[in-house]
Amino acid sequence: MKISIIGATGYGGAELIRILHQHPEATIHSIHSSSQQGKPLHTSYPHVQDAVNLELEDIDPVKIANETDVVFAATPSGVSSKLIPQLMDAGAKVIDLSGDFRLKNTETYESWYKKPAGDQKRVAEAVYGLTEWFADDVKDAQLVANPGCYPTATLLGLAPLVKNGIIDLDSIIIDAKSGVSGAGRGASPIAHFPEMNDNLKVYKVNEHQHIPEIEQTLGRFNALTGPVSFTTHLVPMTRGIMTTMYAKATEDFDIDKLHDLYKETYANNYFVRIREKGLFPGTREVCGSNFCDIGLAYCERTGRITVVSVIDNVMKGAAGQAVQNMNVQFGLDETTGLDFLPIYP
Ligand SMILES: NC(=O)C1=CN([C@@H]2O[C@H](COP(=O)(O)OP(=O)(O)OC[C@H]3O[C@@H](n4cnc5c(N)ncnc54)[C@H](OP(=O)(O)O)[C@@H]3O)[C@@H](O)[C@H]2O)C=CC1
Ligand SMILES: CC(=O)N[C@@H](CCC(=O)OP(=O)(O)O)C(=O)O
Repeated sequence: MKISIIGATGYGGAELIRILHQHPEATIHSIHSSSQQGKPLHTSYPHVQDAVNLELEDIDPVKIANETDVVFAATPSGVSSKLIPQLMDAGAKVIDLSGDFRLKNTETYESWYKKPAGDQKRVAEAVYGLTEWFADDVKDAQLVANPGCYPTATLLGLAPLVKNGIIDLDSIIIDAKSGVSGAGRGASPIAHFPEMNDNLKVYKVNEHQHIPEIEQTLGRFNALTGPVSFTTHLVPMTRGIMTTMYAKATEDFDIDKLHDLYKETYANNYFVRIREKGLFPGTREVCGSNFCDIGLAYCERTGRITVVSVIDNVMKGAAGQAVQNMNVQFGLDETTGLDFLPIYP
């Protein structure tokens, strides 16, 4: 497959290049930039040097669509919404890493993203690419809306509980922590080293754009799901997301039953790994990989279930899941070119 990457100078774009450079069925045909066009990639990312001997090109949607099999839009929200309809009108298959085509209700999008929504027709036809749950939709999609990093970890962690209705669907609390690469390569006050080093910050309290995405998708698993409490924190580390979810169990539960449920649910999903009883994953244990590792607990005293879910925000939270979706779209095993063991230590 011939691939184009738009937004190649960002963290998502760089990670797509790292994956696709070694993907056995993919060739990176072109990489595109709105500010570095005409320059070799290594001027933006010296770590590639001539291993990826490509020049950053301008963004010409028709040319891109005519020359490649699939386009990855690793561009900010508000940019993808304008770019992608042009690519699709020219016949391109697109996987969008931004949030522009995830929310089906355009008014909800505009309220949470504070930006004009994308073309309603394209929003309606976009397929939400949480691969483990929606691969059947992804395989026939022209546009895949790749999930956000926090929703990926959260939804994989919560889905078995919500789908089986074994928790109070109005009691869901999600406590989320992210490394700073989640904010992207562009400098921002929140990501500035003196502000972030030796610091732990809460941000977008009750205002995060992932709240409607999480609620929309949980509603697909169980229409009775109520609003969730979702709080995000910035942690002084580069990669990694940990979401810790709490919910009241609706029936007497025991931890063995909970483990059996998760192991059965994800038995055929290579990238979702369930920790043994009493063990909980850390973000380093998935760093640089496409894995989502999950730990479980049940407290008889409070009647609450706790789920801990970790991913690498740039991998399973973005580029890795995007390539996983590409594999599905093109009839490949979803693990093709993605079976990276985590980088440890
Ligand atoms: N970082 C993460 O962990 C995750 C990110 N995402 C989403 O993935 C997308 C990419 O994120 P990330 O790589 O971190 O972001 P970055 O800010 O690191 O990179 C975004 C890239 O988009 C390009 N860009 C910016 N403005 C424009 C424009 N007006 N027209 C065309 N291209 C533009 C820039 O490249 P250039 O200047 O070369 O054009 C930039 O390098 C975003 O939508 C983000 O929300 C989703 C999940 C996780
Ligand atoms: C640490 C940090 O800033 N993270 C970003 C998440 C980036 C992301 O996933 O963005 P979209 O899903 O909107 O594409 C945030 O909280 O907005």
